[in-house]
Amino acid sequence: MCAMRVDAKVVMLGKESVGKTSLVERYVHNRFLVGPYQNTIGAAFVAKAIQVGDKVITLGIWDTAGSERYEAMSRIYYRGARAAVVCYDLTDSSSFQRAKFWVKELQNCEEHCKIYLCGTKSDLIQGDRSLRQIDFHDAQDFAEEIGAQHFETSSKTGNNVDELFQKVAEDYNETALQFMSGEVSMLLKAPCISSNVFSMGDFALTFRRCKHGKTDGKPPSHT
Ligand SMILES: Nc1nc2c(ncn2[C@@H]2O[C@H](COP(=O)(O)OP(=O)(O)OP(=O)(O)O)[C@@H](O)[C@H]2O)c(=O)[nH]1
Repeated sequence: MCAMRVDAKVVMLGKESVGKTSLVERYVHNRFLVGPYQNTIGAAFVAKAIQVGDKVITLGIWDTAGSERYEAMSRIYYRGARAAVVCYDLTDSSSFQRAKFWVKELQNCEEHCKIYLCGTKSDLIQGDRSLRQIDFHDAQDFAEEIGAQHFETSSKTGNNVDELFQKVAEDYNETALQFMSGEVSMLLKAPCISSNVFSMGDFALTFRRCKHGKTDGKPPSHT
């Protein structure tokens, strides 16, 4: 069986339709899928190796369902995550409130998980500035308050997407180096340190969604 070692678990969180799957698609496959929007069911997993200096770091990315009906399930996926990309849609103020909800969750339950606040669909506001509902500085202030990095991205154009995940991998690498030098040895007690080794069988089991007309071969349980 083909096994893959994942260095850092990354979880995508945010309200439904903010563009989590599109971010992952852009990053992993460098594409933007058009067509009718289909919500994620459960979660999907994908791994990508990324060069950081002279090292290769493999990010294991969990793309969770944003629908509130899957909220309990999303909690399972952020457990042990080293990084969380908390997304909000720059054109939807309610999605920013939802992002704040996930930040609070992470702060309460996964204190060692680094947070990346991500405003999505920046191409839309580039075309029409009146569509912006979350001021850049408000989001930036919030990010600073919670000690998070802040990005505005577009999966449609690819703007800032690589930069976001590159930063995730670099930060992970830096923390790993600090481990080795003993600077953050107390983190060894954190549950997220456990080895993340996935087999191809796990891939098959964890792909439980139907998006953009693609399926894992199983019909979704509901729409
Ligand atoms: N213009 C534009 N549209 C986007 C962008 N990202 C996503 N979308 C659109 O927004 C809709 C939702 O995108 P998804 O990536 O499926 O959103 P999601 O957060 O994974 O949604 P859930 O699976 O329900 O949690 C789709 O119609 C996408 O085409 C973007 O950067 N620009």
